[in-house]
Amino acid sequence: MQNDIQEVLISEEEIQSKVKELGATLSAEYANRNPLVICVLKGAFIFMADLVKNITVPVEMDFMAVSSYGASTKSSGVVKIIKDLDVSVEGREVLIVEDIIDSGLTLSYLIELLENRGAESVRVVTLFDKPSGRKVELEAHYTGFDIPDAFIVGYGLDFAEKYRNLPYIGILKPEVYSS
Ligand SMILES: O=P(O)(O)OC[C@H]1O[C@H](OP(=O)(O)OP(=O)(O)O)[C@H](O)[C@@H]1O
Ligand code: HPA
Ligand SMILES: [Mg+2]
Repeated sequence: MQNDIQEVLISEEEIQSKVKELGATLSAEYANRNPLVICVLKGAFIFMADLVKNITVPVEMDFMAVSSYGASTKSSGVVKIIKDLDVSVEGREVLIVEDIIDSGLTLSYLIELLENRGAESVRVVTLFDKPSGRKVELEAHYTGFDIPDAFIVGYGLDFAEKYRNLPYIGILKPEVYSS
């Protein structure tokens, strides 16, 4: 375990088994629908890669980068688009792949944006959900794990760009982000 990690909250094995389960569910839901699967960078990059390997029906993929946390554990409230999609979502069945829903601000912004651009349907799969953090009402269609009110890192999730490469989900020692 890395020195800055206080506790492993969700193990690599638990994550991998949940991702397989979500892949099976989505393969059944999206059979014959040719969805556009959108990865919300950076946080969702590892989940996206593992998830699509477990989706057995044809899908198209695109990537969008948005950011609102920076080097803080609290959302700035401003969702900034760093990289937009390459393809049009008009008339498409869109599946957004997120690592975590916390305040809900990122996703509520993205869902409205994609609906305004003419997507036929917009659904969300998130690996982690922190309901205690919500500032806007929002629920994913498919969720991996509910997590407690703590800032988590690993499996794509960062604090100040660090820890994304941990294969498990950990809780940081408070002194790491309060110093
Ligand atoms: O529900 P919210 O409070 O909006 O939080 C969730 C979002 O915050 C994180 O992204 P971040 O802005 O840290 O960018 P990153 O993915 O590049 O780390 C995370 O990856 C989600 O996209
Ligand atoms: O708990 C979190 N960890 C990392 N990034 C985040 N973005 C929103 N919530 C979190
Ligand atoms: Mg982040």
